[in-house]
Amino acid sequence: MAAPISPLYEKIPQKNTLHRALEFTIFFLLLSLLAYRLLSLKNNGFAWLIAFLCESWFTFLWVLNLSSKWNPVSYITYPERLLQCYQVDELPPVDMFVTTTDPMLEPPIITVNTVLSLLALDYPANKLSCYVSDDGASRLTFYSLLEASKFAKLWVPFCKKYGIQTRAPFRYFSTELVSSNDNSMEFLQEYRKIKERYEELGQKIEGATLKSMPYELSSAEFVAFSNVERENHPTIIKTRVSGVMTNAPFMRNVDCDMYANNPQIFHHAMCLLLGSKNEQDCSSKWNPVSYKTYPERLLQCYRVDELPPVDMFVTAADPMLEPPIITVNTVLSLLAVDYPANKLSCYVSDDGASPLTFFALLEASKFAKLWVPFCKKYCIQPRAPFRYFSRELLPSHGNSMEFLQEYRKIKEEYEELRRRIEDETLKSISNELSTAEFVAFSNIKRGSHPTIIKVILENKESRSDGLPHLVYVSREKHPKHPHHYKAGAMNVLTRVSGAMTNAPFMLNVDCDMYANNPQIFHHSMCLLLSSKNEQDCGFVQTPQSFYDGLKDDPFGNQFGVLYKYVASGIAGLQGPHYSGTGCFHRRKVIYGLWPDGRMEFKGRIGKLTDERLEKTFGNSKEFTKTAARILSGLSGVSDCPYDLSNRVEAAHQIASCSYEYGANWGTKIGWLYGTTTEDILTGMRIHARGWKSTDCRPDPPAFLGCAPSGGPAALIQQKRWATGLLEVLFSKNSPFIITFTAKLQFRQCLAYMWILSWGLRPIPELYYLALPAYCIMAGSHFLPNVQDPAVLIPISLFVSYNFHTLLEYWGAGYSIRACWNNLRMWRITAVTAWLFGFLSVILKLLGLSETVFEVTKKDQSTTPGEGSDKDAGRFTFDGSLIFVPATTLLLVHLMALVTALLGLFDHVEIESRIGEIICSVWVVLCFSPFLKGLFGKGKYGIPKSTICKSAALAFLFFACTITVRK
Ligand SMILES: O=c1ccn([C@@H]2O[C@H](COP(=O)(O)OP(=O)(O)O[C@H]3O[C@H](CO)[C@@H](O)[C@H](O)[C@H]3O)[C@@H](O)[C@H]2O)c(=O)[nH]1
Ligand SMILES: [Mn+2]
Repeated sequence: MAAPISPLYEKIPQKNTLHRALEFTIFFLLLSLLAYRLLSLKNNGFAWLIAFLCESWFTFLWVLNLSSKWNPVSYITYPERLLQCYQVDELPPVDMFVTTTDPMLEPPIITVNTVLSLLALDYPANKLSCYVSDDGASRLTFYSLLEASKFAKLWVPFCKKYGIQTRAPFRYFSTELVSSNDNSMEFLQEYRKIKERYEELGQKIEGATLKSMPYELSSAEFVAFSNVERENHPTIIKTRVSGVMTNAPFMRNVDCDMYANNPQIFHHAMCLLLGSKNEQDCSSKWNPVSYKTYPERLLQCYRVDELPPVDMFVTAADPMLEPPIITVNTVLSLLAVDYPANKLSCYVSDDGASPLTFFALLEASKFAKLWVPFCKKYCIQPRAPFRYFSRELLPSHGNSMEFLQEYRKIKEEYEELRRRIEDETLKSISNELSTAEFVAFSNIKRGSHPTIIKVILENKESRSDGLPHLVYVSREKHPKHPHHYKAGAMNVLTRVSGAMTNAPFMLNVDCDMYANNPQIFHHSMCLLLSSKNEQDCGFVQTPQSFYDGLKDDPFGNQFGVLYKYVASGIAGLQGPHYSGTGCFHRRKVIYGLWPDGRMEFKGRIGKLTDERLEKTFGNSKEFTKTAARILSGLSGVSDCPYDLSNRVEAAHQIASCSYEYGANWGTKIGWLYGTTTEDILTGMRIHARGWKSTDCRPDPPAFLGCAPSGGPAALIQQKRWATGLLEVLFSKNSPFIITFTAKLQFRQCLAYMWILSWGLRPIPELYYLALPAYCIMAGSHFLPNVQDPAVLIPISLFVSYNFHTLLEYWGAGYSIRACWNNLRMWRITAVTAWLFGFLSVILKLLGLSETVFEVTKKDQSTTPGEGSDKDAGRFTFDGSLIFVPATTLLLVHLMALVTALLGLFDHVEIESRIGEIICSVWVVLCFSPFLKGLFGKGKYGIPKSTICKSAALAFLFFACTITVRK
């Protein structure tokens, strides 16, 4: 058998026929709606035009979205190559099934032709068996087959000898014989003879059909058929030709009227069945795919000491929004993964320069000495202590006395660690600050301080069962120098780790994303090491999943459906987007290398010289030396063992805030600047260099993070995303420009467009959501009248769209309720967070303000079910302006509904705007969290000031529409 592409993973295409059909339907409905609107634009008002514009935009988005999900496969088969791989007698046997029922409706001559075409196929005859099932139990059919089998003895050799194309005789003889030089005398003679015999066969069968009782019935062959009724008779099995029953591994079934038209069809089919691994490779780019990795095989291919080193990066920014205990848990889970400890180094970047974070890490490193051996000894899962200890200990036979003792001791130690960190958080100035370790932190300000680098753990003897290196890095900050938020932190980590350990692979996670699957390094190495071509795997991205997801996803923050459909669709194109966390990078890719081994300078690509090295990577000799090693395929800082602490000094220099001036950091290499979603931009530039990426979804999930719950935190996060995405869209790195100038594939470009356009969505969404209320109050309309048959278009669109969405959620294992919650949250997010994101980009483009990376607050709920469960899914509010547009929208709709119900200044009968009223009710339902918020108390209520502002805006809107009305 053909060898698989790679023994370590498989790429599995997926198929969703129903989804595709629905998506197509929705697309056509959208088009017809647009066409209808366009044709009747003249007779309708302003609202009609707005609706048309919004719907055009939605249609555009739909196409973008489809293009990433919809990946039809086309297979190319090479039958001629089949026989290069297999000898004729190695080809597998095939059983062919023909079904027929009623000799009156399905004349036997048709069945006979189908059977003859199958018998005559270009495939070794000893590998084929043809079974005809006759549900009519008709002697006529049997008689015809009997006669056909005699004819077949002439027909089959004739077909094979002359390479006849159409092997169903009735088709072959119905076309004129084209004169060609192959038509030798011999051929013509045979042709005429066989044509005659075929006509004879036809006459015989016809004769038998006309006679009600064929004379043969008396002969021995037909005894079984005497006195049978169609619906009541014993089994009849008659074997012709070979006389053995077969049990072939492949089966082919055809209806009695489907003759085999392509005699090579079996070879084509075998190409797919037998050779799928090698031949489909090129076309499977067009599939939505998932990767299956086999970590257990990794160690069959590599010795443990051959596994490549990995540098792990954790970024933390603010000890108030990101409680240090969360960072500590992430770090502990990384230190404890199943991977040789001497191959791992963990670098924590602290943008808060907080002694508290450092203190927490210091304490954690002591605890790690107990925790890591414990995890490895008992195969603990998950390896973030706060998650592990928050669950009940399940009784199992692994729970020996020894284990239970250790468990209790370690649980106590963890509690102690947590208490110490908490105490320290409460105290404003810690006693420890005076000790030598903390001198660096005394008298520093967050935004202005020198570099602090501390080696917390060092695996000096390089023991694979020890602990990985752990290094604390707080880069230099100065108000005069922009620090570029997370992207800046990542670049400093890249350089510091380059100077200290220089592993060829790097993992980056946010401070709240702990490693949930201890085998994740093995999984990702399966992909990184074994792809035939490095270019196919520039980075490995794991989905961003979250712990403690609430039932039915009330805040729509789990993104499960997005990952299941869109992300695996994109995985079948050029590969998943880089999503900022849970990603394994190749260091050389981050260093700006192209797949062909060259680098980019001033828009040109070429080889790297020493002088170029400095211009690209900055003027630290120590660092450029290590960078050169990476680019030439080596890793490590030198060939001989080294002392980590010795390299701290070099690291200090390259973590300074002026280091990047005059080098290419953030523009061509490393994490790119200029956007608050550095992840999308960085990943896109990697794809634009022609690298592909792969998607890795082991079970259990690789990393789990903390999703902000509904309310201010989630909206700030979404606002930042919308801002960042628009910044990319409007920059010189816009995917449209990149597709033309670089190697970004066209459909990958569409996939990027889809996500980048999130930030543009608030505008059409806001208009469309306001439209029903406007129509009701202004006495206008945006939907066809109920009597107009055209109303069916929007109705079927609504039904099919919602059904499609439901189907997707159902397919991803979510409930109907979760589906509704998500639909609702997308509406809410669009007119709150994304709207503000949009505005902040407008302000930036006008030069009025800069965009900032606002860190998301991480909830510290360590025990699920904390607080009353009733409130767990409730939306929370604060005094921020971000809530004003949604509240206004809600108030406007409430006003509209009241005017409609009271029939205030209304002379139109209600039927003519029933559509608008239904839409308005739908909008109110979507904004029900805000409706509850109007009456809620404390953080669950919308503040009075916000309500007042919104009410003022709503009245303004009302007044405007009334003017239009007059
Ligand atoms: O100046 C900064 C700001 C943030 N961070 C870190 O960046 C990470 C992500 O920040 P968070 O507030 O958690 O943002 P999220 O919205 O959860 O992050 C998502 O979106 C970001 C882009 O907007 C990506 O960078 C993240 O990887 C991705 O998880 C955290 O570890 C922060 O500590 C810094 O190191 N320095
Ligand atoms: Mn986060």
